[in-house]
Amino acid sequence: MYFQEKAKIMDKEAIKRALRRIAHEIVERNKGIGNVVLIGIRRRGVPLAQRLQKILKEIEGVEVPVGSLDITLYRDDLNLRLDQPQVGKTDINFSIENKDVVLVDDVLYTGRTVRSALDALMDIGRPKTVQLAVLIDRGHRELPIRADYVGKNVPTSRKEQIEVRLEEIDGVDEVVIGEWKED
Ligand SMILES: O=P(O)(O)OC[C@H]1O[C@H](OP(=O)(O)OP(=O)(O)O)[C@H](O)[C@@H]1O
Ligand SMILES: O=c1cc[nH]c(=O)[nH]1
Repeated sequence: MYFQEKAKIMDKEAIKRALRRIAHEIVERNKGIGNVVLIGIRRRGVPLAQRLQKILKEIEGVEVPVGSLDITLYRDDLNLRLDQPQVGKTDINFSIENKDVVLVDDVLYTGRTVRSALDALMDIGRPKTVQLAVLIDRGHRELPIRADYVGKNVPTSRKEQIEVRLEEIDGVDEVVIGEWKED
């Protein structure tokens, strides 16, 4: 199997602009960020949450808490995954009680990851609200879940795959659309 890239749909500047807009929307929706905390989902949601924290600090002068959530074991399609479940690190060293929690992920697809993240969150505490920010919404939801903040809506077919690449993990900032092909 190999990944055949079809198009670059966001470059470094586009990602930056999208995050900047989302940060402004978070401020507006919550009438400030005094009660906001950010929680990145697993791998690529975490650097995205950290970038949002930095932009929010620039525009509001306040540093909101950032945590990370690893929900691999909560996925309801766990037994369908070929790879072994990975128990990653959940790192939330602040209270989410009565907070406006903004969950951050790179791609929203079926919605199953977010459902699992909500489960994991509810085990930790009772937030006032939970909002969802994603860089890419590619459609094909299988659950009644929607994002509050979207970097870019990308119509896709189920065969396609969106790859979000971030400097902190992949050494480059870009979003590409492609397809997995047989060798
Ligand atoms: O809405 P869903 O259908 O749950 O898909 C979205 C999730 O899928 C991706 O993770 P993936 O499971 O591919 O793991 P990875 O990011 O570690 O590759 C992505 O990072 C989202 O977390
Ligand atoms: O296209 C997709 C679907 C799920 N997760 C991704 O990262 N990309």
